[in-house]
Amino acid sequence: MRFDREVVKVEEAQKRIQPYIRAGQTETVTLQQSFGRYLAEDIYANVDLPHFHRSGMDGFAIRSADTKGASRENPVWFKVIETIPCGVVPQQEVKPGTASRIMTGAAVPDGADAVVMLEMTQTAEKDGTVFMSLQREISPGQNIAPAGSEVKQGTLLLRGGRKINAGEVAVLATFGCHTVKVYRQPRVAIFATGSELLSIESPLEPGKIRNSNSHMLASLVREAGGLPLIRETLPDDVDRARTAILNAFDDADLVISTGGVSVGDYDILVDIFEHWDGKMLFNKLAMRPGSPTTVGVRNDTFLFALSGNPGACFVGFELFIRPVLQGMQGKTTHDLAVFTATMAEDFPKPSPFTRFVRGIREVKDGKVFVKPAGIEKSSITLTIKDADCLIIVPPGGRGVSAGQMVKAIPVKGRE
Ligand SMILES: Nc1nc2c(c(=O)[nH]1)N[C@H]1C(S)=C(S)[C@@H](COP(=O)(O)OP(=O)(O)OC[C@H]3O[C@@H](n4cnc5c(N)ncnc54)[C@H](O)[C@@H]3O)O[C@H]1N2
Ligand code: MOO
Ligand SMILES: [Mg+2]
Repeated sequence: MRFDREVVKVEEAQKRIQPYIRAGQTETVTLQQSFGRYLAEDIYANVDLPHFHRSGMDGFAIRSADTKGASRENPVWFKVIETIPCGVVPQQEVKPGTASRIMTGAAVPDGADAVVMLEMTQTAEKDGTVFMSLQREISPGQNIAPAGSEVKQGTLLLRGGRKINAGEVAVLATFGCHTVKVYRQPRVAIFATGSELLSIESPLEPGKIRNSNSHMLASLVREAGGLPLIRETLPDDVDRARTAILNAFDDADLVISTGGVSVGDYDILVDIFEHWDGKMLFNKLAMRPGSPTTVGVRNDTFLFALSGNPGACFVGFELFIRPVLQGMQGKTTHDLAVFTATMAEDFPKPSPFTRFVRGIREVKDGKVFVKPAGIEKSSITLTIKDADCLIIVPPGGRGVSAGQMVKAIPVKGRE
């Protein structure tokens, strides 16, 4: 039973997961709290942007027609009738032969159809009146952003399901969205399994290791917009683990376990799945690392049983859990963003299964290159911190040689 698992391709595994992804509930938060969350409403421009004709320069608002024929030899003179700082409504209409002093960002007065930069002008004062002269023709519209030129009222600005980063916050603030409807953060219970695991506070003991996976997973969950709930570390005791994991379904929106999914005598997740009262989607993948990754659904809630090997645990999260967490927060496309790059180094490691190699992306002379982040082994932790992509090495053959084109999946934000 333990040994004859159906081997499923990664794409097939993703296909089996997708029907169970559901957008969660929503809540309203302040704009500041919305950063990093996923928008749960479509946002439309509730006004033109800018909502008045806006000057793009410090200078003078004029009628461009007045500058016809202006030259060094034949300057035109304007009577300055008003000074318009930002934030005020101009009081005077600019009539032929007049100009208003205006600041960057101020409202252009009626009558004016151009703003001329201060540096292009000369001023003179006579009997308490200021005059301004220009020595060139100015075309209509210069240095004016007409109302609605950036975006018209009623335009769709942001679609629901979009992650709110700094740019989205700027848009929301611009349109006065001081509260924002966002998806509730999925609550993700995280269990580490293995009698060898020590808490991070504990001194090392012979044969034991610290539980790094729970903390890595919690960080990945947070990065993907979820709320991590690090649960107890479970010893290799099936009954205890089953009770703890099943109890987590009561208050978590998604459950992750790490370790105990292979064919070892103490690989207890396998026992749990043998008596699983939900649906088991797959328990063996045609991929490395993480081939024994097992995923089930129970009461509409996922249990992602990731491998205990840190590299496999990381890859399992990126390929399967991150898209699900995004989908639970309204993202409607679940495909991973794949890019093409040139391999910068040989990777002479053949594999019967597709391999997702922790990699580093570099741009040289405008070309994208990728290279392995270090020794590619499922048990290795240190390369996770350096990986900004997963290089997809196809199965069979002899690995990949330098210069060959490969596909890769970006991981770890946009830094
Ligand atoms: N005879 C076979 N042995 C193995 C096979 C196989 O097909 N036949 N598959 C190998 C592959 S591939 C993988 S991947 C691992 C999967 O192991 P498990 O998911 O069962 O994980 P464990 O056995 O519990 O632990 C593996 C490894 O990872 C360490 N670990 C576990 N939890 C943590 C944690 N929270 N933080 C840090 N490190 C952790 C654990 O101590 C082990 O060293 O199985 C292969 N074996
Ligand atoms: O499927 Mo494993 O993660 O290669 O050692
Ligand atoms: Mg094992």
